[in-house]
Amino acid sequence: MTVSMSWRSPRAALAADALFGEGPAAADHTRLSTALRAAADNAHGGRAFAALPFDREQTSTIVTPVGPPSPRAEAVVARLLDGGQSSPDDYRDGVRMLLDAVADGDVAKAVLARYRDLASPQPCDPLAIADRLGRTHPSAHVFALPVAADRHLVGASPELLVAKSGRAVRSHPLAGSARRSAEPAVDRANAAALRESEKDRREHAYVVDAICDVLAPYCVRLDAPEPGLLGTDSMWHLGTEITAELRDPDVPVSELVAHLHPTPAVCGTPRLAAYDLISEAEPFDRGFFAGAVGWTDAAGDGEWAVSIRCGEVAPHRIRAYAGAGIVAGSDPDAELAETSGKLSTFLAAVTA
Ligand SMILES: C=C(O[C@H]1C=CC=C(C(=O)O)[C@@H]1O)C(=O)O
Repeated sequence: MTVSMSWRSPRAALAADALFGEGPAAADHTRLSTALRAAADNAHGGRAFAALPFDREQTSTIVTPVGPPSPRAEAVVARLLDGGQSSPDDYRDGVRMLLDAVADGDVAKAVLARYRDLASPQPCDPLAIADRLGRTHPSAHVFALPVAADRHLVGASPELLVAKSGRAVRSHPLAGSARRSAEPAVDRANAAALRESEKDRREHAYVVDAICDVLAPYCVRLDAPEPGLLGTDSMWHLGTEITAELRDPDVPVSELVAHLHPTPAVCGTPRLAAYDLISEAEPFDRGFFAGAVGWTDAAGDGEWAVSIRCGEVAPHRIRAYAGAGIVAGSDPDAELAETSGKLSTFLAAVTA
């Protein structure tokens, strides 16, 4: 069955008709890399795309472009469903539960997510939603990838999980957030406060440390400078531009992805304890949200983003997701407000 897909990022842009199918899970990185390389060999444009779910043990979706895109309909304006969201009270309770786990020493950080549902009377076109996201987020990784026969994962992720070209590797983890403001002085003050926030720097450092721990054994050089700021339409984030040089240029990018995912930007520290707590605290399955999306070519090079600022789009239903990192010092109301700011990136593109 052929479906449509699109990808637009700093290194690649493609809209295409594609074949898609189930692929190996991230936990099975050797089979995942083999499957992606085989798909890239046959792909129109030489790149195979994939979406990995949040759960490392769940199967991935491999998307193989086969030709130029078929003509498409326009996106329609969707509307929020009343009550179609994980409840804000449950979210605050979940934050309190995770704060107890932090206080007990079970985890240092865990990321709690929630969702909002939308309905559309007309069938939604995932690629048109991605086009809209691309217009307002020129430097994001903008994707519309099929994850089931009638469902696409669509989003504009600001977070580079890992990119590889020959020996050169880059990662740009984000964690630690503040809301943007339309008032320039307030916007600048929010950014400055974020840069100085001990709690946010700590929340950020868990992600950088986890990424460096995974990459270090592969590398002859690894640089992680002080965090800077990255601004999206609605949020400021702390971000670290990690660069590294591989010992062996033949290590496929998918192997790095498979070991990095899920980072503490979407899961927590330590990973397994955080994963178990998230399963208890979140009353829904994340599916492909907080997973990884990206592409690989036949040489094993590629570019992968963390699947955030996104939603799953079915013809008449959309579910948008967002999460926030919980560490000692997190406040339930502030974390809930942060997820609203993050949700607005995707919601603006489907409701405007
Ligand atoms: C989990 C999300 O964001 C991550 C990326 C940037 C900042 C984050 C934070 O400050 O909590 C999250 O770790 C999301 O957007 O759903």
